[in-house]
Amino acid sequence: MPPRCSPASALFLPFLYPTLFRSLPRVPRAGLSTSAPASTSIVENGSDGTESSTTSEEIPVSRLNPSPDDYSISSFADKAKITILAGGGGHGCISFLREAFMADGPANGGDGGHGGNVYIQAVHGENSLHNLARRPIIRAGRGKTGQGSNRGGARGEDITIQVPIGTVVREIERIDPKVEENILYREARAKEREHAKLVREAEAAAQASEETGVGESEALQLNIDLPEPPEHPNAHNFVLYPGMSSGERRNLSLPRLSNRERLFAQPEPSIHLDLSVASPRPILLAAGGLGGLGNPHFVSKDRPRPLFATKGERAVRMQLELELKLLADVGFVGLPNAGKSTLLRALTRSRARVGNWAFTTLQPNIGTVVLDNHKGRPIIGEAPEPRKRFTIADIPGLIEGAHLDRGLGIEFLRHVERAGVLAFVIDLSAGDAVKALKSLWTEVSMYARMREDEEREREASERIDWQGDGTDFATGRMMVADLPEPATEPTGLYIAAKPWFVIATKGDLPGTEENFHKLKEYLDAITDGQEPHPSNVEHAWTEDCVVIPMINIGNDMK
Ligand SMILES: Nc1nc2c(ncn2[C@@H]2O[C@H](COP(=O)(O)OP(=O)(O)OP(=O)(O)O)[C@@H](O)[C@H]2O)c(=O)[nH]1
Ligand SMILES: [Mg+2]
Repeated sequence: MPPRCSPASALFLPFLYPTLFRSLPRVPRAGLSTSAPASTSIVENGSDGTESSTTSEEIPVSRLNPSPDDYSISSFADKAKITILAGGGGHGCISFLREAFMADGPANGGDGGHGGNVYIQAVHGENSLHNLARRPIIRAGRGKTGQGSNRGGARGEDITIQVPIGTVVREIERIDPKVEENILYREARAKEREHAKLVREAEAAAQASEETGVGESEALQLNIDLPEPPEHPNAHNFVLYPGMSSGERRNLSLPRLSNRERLFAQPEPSIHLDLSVASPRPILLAAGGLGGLGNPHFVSKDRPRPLFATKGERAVRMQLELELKLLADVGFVGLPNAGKSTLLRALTRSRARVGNWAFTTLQPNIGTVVLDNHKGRPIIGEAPEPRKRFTIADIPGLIEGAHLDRGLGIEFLRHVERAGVLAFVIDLSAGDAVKALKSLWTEVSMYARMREDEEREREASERIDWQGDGTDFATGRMMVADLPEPATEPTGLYIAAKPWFVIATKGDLPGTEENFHKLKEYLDAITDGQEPHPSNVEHAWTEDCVVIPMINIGNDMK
């Protein structure tokens, strides 16, 4: 019988199930060769003479030169589109006191509970949006219906969406039933006024004919032409007593509903939040609907037993776009296989994956450099207090043409877009370092320009409005509010103006010295103003462009 697993799939088993192989003895791995990673078959053939000849040149496995399965990986998503639904209000109750010897007890229906609100909060400890990306609809609890004996319905449960710090929240669409209702109410009121005018005219004509005895036929005609009275403008907001007789239904006069005070005002459209610091308290995104009123609210001298209550408000629905831009102090930018993750592992306790092939890193990694671990510090510190730690972001490698979606594209640059300093990691053994630096800067400035364009388009689309009341889209006209023409074309200066430096890796490999000197000369020329900024953006940062050489980080960093 043929084996169920081909040898090729056995080769990938350590990648797919690293935990199964962790207990096996570690096999020294060729640090700089492109040979296959340690596999089970090599472990079994350890006594083979051919193996021992290759291992003599191999760099021993260490924290900085880990075996391919020694890495930590977590689910990560930096974008999510979610729909949030606030809770609808519970209906008011129609109820009357029932007691012995009291035939017609007073109204005692409770109010409906208010719907739950939806909040958002940026918190420490969250570092991905993958949970939200998997749960596209988030709804708060609905308010409970009121009960008899004046018992109010319970309030709907609030919901708080916890997101990582650095999340940008944008509202894409909002459906607010209250706005729709207001439009319908205005229409119904206009019809009502029209009808009242016709009635007044008919009455006046009838009176005139009574007085003068002429024009009787006209009055009669007006009475005949009188249309059916329009429906009460708030009719759809009421719940009627189910046991109502047809007579009661005919004589029912519903009151006008006044505007009620809200405890939580609906946030103004459109929401745009940049949660770049931890939110001390949750921020309201959508307020729940108000609960309906019970029948005791409508008791009056003329209406001692109201056979109606009001419905709870329907809930607002919003579509939001969340984008996570990791906030690190230093952002590593480099071509694939330049040694970014190795450097991150060397400087921090990150367990980013390292491998001698392109695109080892598929999602951003963040590491923290601890400058002061609170040991041996005087109790009373000197002001201003020195920085205790800073963070570094390592992103997947960029290749030339990444802005055209080559390789993994340039989308990952959003995670270094807000870094205070950019560190360009350049492999000295992989050809002309100056050319590599220039092409990296080209990609970064293309990304910055794209972002500026996007931002401008978004701003313009927010200023588009509809003429008319929004009910008739056929006659409505799209209007664009006066948008000041952009002063200049997008420049990408917001990234190019950041301080930056270069880290030149693999300086231990032969033939890299000359490349390093050329790179250093080029950077000195930029600092002296003899060469333009590598991105060719005017007024970009060129104050002190330095290059830091790194020698053999993979084994023993110098
Ligand atoms: N000789 C030598 N090798 C190095 C040095 N730094 C890194 N390496 C090796 O270079 C290879 C690539 O390192 P990575 O850290 O995975 O590179 P990366 O830039 O993160 O690559 P991507 O994730 O694909 O973008 C690994 O085999 C490292 O051991 C160095 O200073 N000297
Ligand atoms: Mg990497």
